[in-house]
Amino acid sequence: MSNSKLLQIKDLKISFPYGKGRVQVVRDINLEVEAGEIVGILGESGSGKTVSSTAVLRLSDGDGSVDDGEIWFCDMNLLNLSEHELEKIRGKEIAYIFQDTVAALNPYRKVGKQIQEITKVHGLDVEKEEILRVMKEIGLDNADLIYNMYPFQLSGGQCQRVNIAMAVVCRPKLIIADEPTSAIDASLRRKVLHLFKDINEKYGTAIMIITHDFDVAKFLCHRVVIMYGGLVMEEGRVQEVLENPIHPYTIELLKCVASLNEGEESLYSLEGMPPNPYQLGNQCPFYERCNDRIDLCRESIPPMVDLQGNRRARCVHAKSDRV
Ligand SMILES: Nc1ncnc2c1ncn2[C@@H]1O[C@H](COP(=O)(O)OP(=O)(O)OP(=O)(O)O)[C@@H](O)[C@H]1O
Repeated sequence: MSNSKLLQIKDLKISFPYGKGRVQVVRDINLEVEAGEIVGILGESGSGKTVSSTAVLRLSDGDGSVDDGEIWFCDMNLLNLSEHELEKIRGKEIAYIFQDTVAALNPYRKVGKQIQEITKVHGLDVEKEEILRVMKEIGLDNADLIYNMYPFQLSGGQCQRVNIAMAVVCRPKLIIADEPTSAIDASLRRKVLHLFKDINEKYGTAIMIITHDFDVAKFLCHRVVIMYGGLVMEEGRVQEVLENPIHPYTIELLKCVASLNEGEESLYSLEGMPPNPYQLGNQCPFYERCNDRIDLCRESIPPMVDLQGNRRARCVHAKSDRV
């Protein structure tokens, strides 16, 4: 693995129990995050964004299990680490910010103590003064007061910032954030996005952010990965994907965004529903909804095509001369 690749997920397959067997909901994920890079993972509900990203730190709930693949962080395959070895990585080298930031906090512990405990777990035992400095830095005004408060005494936005403080306090190399702006109002949303940008620029922290929102990706990310039906469908630098989408799924998603942003009276929407992960066949998962489908798309899952400019797309129409 090259040094610039901080995280490299290779051929990842994850399944859940279904009836008497198991069904693969993450079917072949390959993605990389370079040191200092911000990568956005986009796609409709159920495409496998959360299941793939929680697998990095083995945080998946339920009976999900990795069937195959590798998850490299620096020079370690995280899938080969024992639980004890992984504990040293969680929070210290890679921090995870959960979608439900209130539930992620211990309701019975003061928030300042919760931030401090993370540093203790990793043998850093940061002084209270430093915790207060981090809290102020990420925009928790009245940090002295908030330090001694319980989660239920805080607003959703404040809980969000406490989670971000917990994520940055050990200065991890990578933060994985699962829809960090979905539960907060629009005014706070912009502040939180600026915060991530500042953390990335100031400390060189790489960020993998899961989002449904192309505007978030446009503002924050260097690169985007578009997922559908447990597969990566398209990947590239954010500007290039937004300006010249290649996969019919990305093209349709961007039409929906444009229609919303331009305030059209009758909003453009993607016909049909995302595929049921329990009924995915051996064909392109986007086949039923695709305007460009041909018989070939039904014969097998299209392979990922490497395109010019470090772009990739999983479509039978994707040819390097289209870029
Ligand atoms: N605990 C579980 N038990 C069984 N199936 C699960 C479980 N968690 C996830 N799945 C299945 O895995 C698929 C992928 O889920 P995942 O949460 O990764 O999607 P997502 O792209 O993150 O969606 P969202 O944007 O709604 O969070 C889901 O469609 C679901 O069917």
